[in-house]
This record gives sequence, C-alpha cells and structure tokens, in this order.
Amino acid sequence: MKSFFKKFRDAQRPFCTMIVAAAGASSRMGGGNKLFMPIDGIPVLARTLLAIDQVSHVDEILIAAREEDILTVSDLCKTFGISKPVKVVRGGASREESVYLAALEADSQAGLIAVQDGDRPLVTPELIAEVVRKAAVTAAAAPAVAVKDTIKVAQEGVVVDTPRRETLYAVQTPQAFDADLLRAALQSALQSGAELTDDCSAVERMGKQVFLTEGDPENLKITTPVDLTIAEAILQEREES
Ligand SMILES: Nc1ccn([C@@H]2O[C@H](COP(=O)(O)OP(=O)(O)OP(=O)(O)O)[C@@H](O)[C@H]2O)c(=O)n1
Ligand SMILES: C[C@](O)(CO)[C@H](O)COP(=O)(O)O
Repeated sequence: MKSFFKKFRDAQRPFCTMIVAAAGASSRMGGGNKLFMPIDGIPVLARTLLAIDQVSHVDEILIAAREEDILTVSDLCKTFGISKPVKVVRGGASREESVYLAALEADSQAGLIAVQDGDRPLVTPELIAEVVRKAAVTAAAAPAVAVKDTIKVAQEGVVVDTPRRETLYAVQTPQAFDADLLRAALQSALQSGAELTDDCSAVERMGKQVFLTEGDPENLKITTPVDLTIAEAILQEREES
C-alpha cells in the first residue's frame, strides 16, 4: 500500500495497467469464440479494446487470451489500430487465474491495475475513467447498478431468503485496484481454492473495502446468443440519439 501512495504522489496520477480477461471458453454461447463475433461489423473484443484505448488514465493494456488465440488477438489489435502499449499473455483455467497471470506481467511502475471483461464491448470511456479515478483514491473500486428484480436465495428450488432490494447491486467491469493489493488478493484466493466470480470478491476476502461507482445498464456482458442481439439494438439506439 505504501508503494502505491508513493507512486500516486510522484506521478500526479498512478500508472494504470488495464487487464482484459479474454481467455474464456465461451461455453454458454454454444459454439465459437464469442470475443471474435461481430456486433454491427466489429468483433466484441475489438469494441472493448477501442473503448479502453480512448481513456487517458490507462497506460498499458494486457490481454489474457487462450494459447491458440494469442496470434489472432495480436492481429486484432493491429487491425483496429489500438494505440496504447499492448501485451497478449496466456490466460489460465479460471478467470481469476487468467487475471492473476496477467497481473504478474504488469509494468513495474503500475500503481493501479484495472480488470475488464473482454466480453463487455459497450463499456464507455467515461465509465472506465470514473472507476480508475475512484480506485486512485480508495485502492478498490467497481461500477454497479441497482438491481430491478426482487432477488431470492434458494436451495434445491426452495426460497430460503429474500434480501432487501435496496442493498443489492449488480457489479460490472472494469474493477480497479491498488496493484499490490490485487496481486496479493488473487494469490491468496487461488491458493485457498476459493471460487470467485469477480475480482472485488478476492479483495473483499482480504477485509478491504470496495467502493462502488455508477454502473451503466448498457454495459452488458455478452454471455449467450441473445446478448449479441441486445447489444446491436443498444448500438443502433446510441447512433440514433
Ligand atoms: N479462464 C478464463 C475464463 C474467463 N475469462 C474471461 O472472463 C470474461 C468473463 O467470463 P465469462 O463471461 O464467463 O466468459 P467465458 O468463460 O468465456 O464464458 P462461459 O462461462 O460461457 O464459458 C470473458 O471475457 C472471458 O474470456 C478468462 O479470461 N479466463
Ligand atoms: C466479473 C463479472 O463480469 C462481474 O459481473 C462477472 O461476475 C463475470 O462472471 P462470469 O461467470 O465469468 O461470466
């Protein structure tokens, strides 16, 4: 933590590495790598990278990809003219492992590491910048939207609890952290075998506070085929407005 604040003082703002998690199996998409599927002619991963590339708070991009996709991902960065320094590294068996392996490759100056899902192509540069700014003063930040549905906790199909909706948020990416904190938290989570679905959870396990910024309902994750259709519709609406 001390080194983070030192880097922040020395450089006005900390050097920020953006990890893009792109080493998944796309199993819920039901065939093909979703990250290369086009939305209005531009592949999902390219859209994500183009948004990140516009954010002045981000200094380098590290993409975790499956071994067999490393060349394709490097070519995609060239084709779409990504201008920030980019490294493509081999991902792991789980999302956490992919992020941890990439975090080990971050530039030694990095005071902050942000983590973006490769499959959130409608993320905006403004949302990214806000999360990074918040993490620079809190050490851990993530965008979230209040849930609209009533959420049930159930076991074997039977409801066991109904948490108060005012306390519930759907968290998105990018999630941004002090670099040393994130590496330590992911290492600890991986060693303990904890199964986590986001990076904040690893930091929460360390007893650290995570601060929420305003998420965007349009920052959807492309998970199943219908999400491609929804994303196309959102883009069309953005173009018309
Ligand atoms: N071992 C893994 C698993 C996931 N991811 C990435 O983490 C993001 C969020 O994961 P998810 O949406 O679950 O993607 P997949 O794991 O590819 O999807 P599925 O669970 O349907 O296989 C994706 O950009 C995915 O490529 C990763 O980098 N490494
Ligand atoms: C990190 C995440 O996008 C936050 O909403 C989400 O938890 C990833 O989940 P997945 O199961 O890897 O799709």
